[in-house]
Amino acid sequence: MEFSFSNDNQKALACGCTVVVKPSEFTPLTALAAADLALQAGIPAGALNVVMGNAPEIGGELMQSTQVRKITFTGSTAVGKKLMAGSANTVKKVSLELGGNAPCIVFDDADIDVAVKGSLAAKFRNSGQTCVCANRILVQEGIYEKFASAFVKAVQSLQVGNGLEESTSQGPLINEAAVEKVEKFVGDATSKGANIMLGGKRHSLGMSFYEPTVVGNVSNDMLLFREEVFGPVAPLIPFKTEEEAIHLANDTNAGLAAYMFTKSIARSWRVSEALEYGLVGVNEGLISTEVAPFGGVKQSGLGREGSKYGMDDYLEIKYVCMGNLG
Ligand SMILES: NC(=O)c1ccc[n+]([C@@H]2O[C@H](COP(=O)([O-])OP(=O)(O)OC[C@H]3O[C@@H](n4cnc5c(N)ncnc54)[C@H](O)[C@@H]3O)[C@@H](O)[C@H]2O)c1
Ligand SMILES: O=CCCC(=O)O
Repeated sequence: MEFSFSNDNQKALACGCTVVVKPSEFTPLTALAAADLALQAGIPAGALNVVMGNAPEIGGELMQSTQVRKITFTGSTAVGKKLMAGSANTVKKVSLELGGNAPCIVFDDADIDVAVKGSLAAKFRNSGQTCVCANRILVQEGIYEKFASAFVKAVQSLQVGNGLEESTSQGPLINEAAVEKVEKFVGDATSKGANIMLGGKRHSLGMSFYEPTVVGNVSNDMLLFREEVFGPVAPLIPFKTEEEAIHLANDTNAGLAAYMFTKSIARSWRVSEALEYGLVGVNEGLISTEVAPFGGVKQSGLGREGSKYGMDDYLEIKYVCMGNLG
């Protein structure tokens, strides 16, 4: 039996495990709808189970259970660490898909249009609320001004509104706490010398809408650099050399996704190798796909989802030595 906190249960079921899902208290209906579809599709009753309620209580109960052989969790690094510690007593396998702090490096040999389009996609998908969203856009000095003005123009064209309307590309943040976090990070940056190039406040639509925002001259002492903002705020950070970009990109405990824009194949390989990340996009802002191994290094997690490697986390190797049968 696998005790899953995430919705990525296909691999567990395919490997013959039964699954208990504990969805986020903020999005419970998605998991219930998926479970209903699973029943309709013929997954046997009892193979995929959904439990709602108090997260630490449910987590505590199932982490102590010796019937549960594996925990897989998608969420913050702070909660992931608790689950890893809690799983030690019964020596469970753990897969952790945790927080990121993705650098997006724009070198001065990049195609500007490709870099703007890719950075926009990497930053603003789901209004900045994915673990692989670009969190820090590092721009080489020679093209900083040109990139910044083209990027601001592109961000201005994003339509904020009701997600059920065709023209909308930016929805609200998950809740009020998320908006307060964004406000805190932007306030911290401006108090330390960064400049708002676009947005920088709650959206006139109210509720938990925040304006798509670009902040210039961000540096490594600011929260926008150090932590995951998880919202529609793009910090621009100037750099001089490739070495400096790699140093800045790796200056974090996170190591999930990284992006770079360059026309040089040699630089693509060199920098990809130097980046301490599980996923690297070169001239691409959308890199997640079920056919590639997805997961982080450092404190972004353990294990991989997707591809044939994703199955390994749900299997155990057994060695059987047979002799003297004849
Ligand atoms: N690496 C990935 O694949 C991936 C994918 C999506 C999101 N994330 C990360 O998730 C974070 C945002 O998601 P979030 O705000 O929902 O994260 P979160 O850690 O706050 O919550 C995630 C889940 O953990 C549960 N939880 C909280 N405390 C718990 C406890 N003590 N025991 C058991 N369960 C507990 C919550 O109920 C919720 O279902 C970001 O850091 C993002 O980068 C990572
Ligand atoms: O939040 C991370 C999920 C991965 C993705 O959708 O790209």
